[in-house]
Amino acid sequence: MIEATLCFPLRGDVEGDAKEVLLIEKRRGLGQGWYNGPGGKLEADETPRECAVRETREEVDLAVDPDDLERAAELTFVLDGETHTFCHVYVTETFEGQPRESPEARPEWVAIEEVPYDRMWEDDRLWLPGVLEGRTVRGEFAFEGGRPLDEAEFVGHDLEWDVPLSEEF
Ligand SMILES: CNc1ncnc2c1ncn2[C@@H]1O[C@H](COP(=O)(O)OP(=O)(O)OP(=O)(O)O)[C@@H](O)[C@H]1O
Repeated sequence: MIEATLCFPLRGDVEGDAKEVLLIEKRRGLGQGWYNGPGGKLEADETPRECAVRETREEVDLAVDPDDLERAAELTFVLDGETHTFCHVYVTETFEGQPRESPEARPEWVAIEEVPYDRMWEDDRLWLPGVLEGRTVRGEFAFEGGRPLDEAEFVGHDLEWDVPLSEEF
């Protein structure tokens, strides 16, 4: 099983500014060509928070503080009945620097009403809108049809909203 993270930096929402989220257009690997948040797989001896900080730095050159990351979701992606990936999702309203393009990702600030769900993983439209409104969610998403996951068919899901997420991460 893969353990992975996603980190969604947020800005705006003051004095009438639209609230925006930093998305990336993924340029290679799983989900290539689709929008997502910065994130990726945990490396050895790394905590999920450390992973989210490292991936956000590597992919878009934004500095986020591990202590400022707010836990937003725990997502389990099941492929053909077996857990493929467990993903820790964080949001943060504090960060330093300007997002910069990298070989892995092209960053883009997007108003939360304009998130391009038609260009994202199919499950994102089910959980990301609530997360961007500040809710927490635990979700399980089932895919079928063999690897790679981004070519499998999305067949079902189960969501629990406003749950306390595990304190460990
Ligand atoms: C199935 N529905 C899904 N919905 C939303 N997000 C999903 C996802 N499935 C995987 N993800 C995320 O996608 C990233 C993969 O990225 P990542 O591990 O970097 O993959 P990639 O193949 O590029 O790996 P390397 O660059 O070789 O490490 C990682 O954040 C992971 O949480």
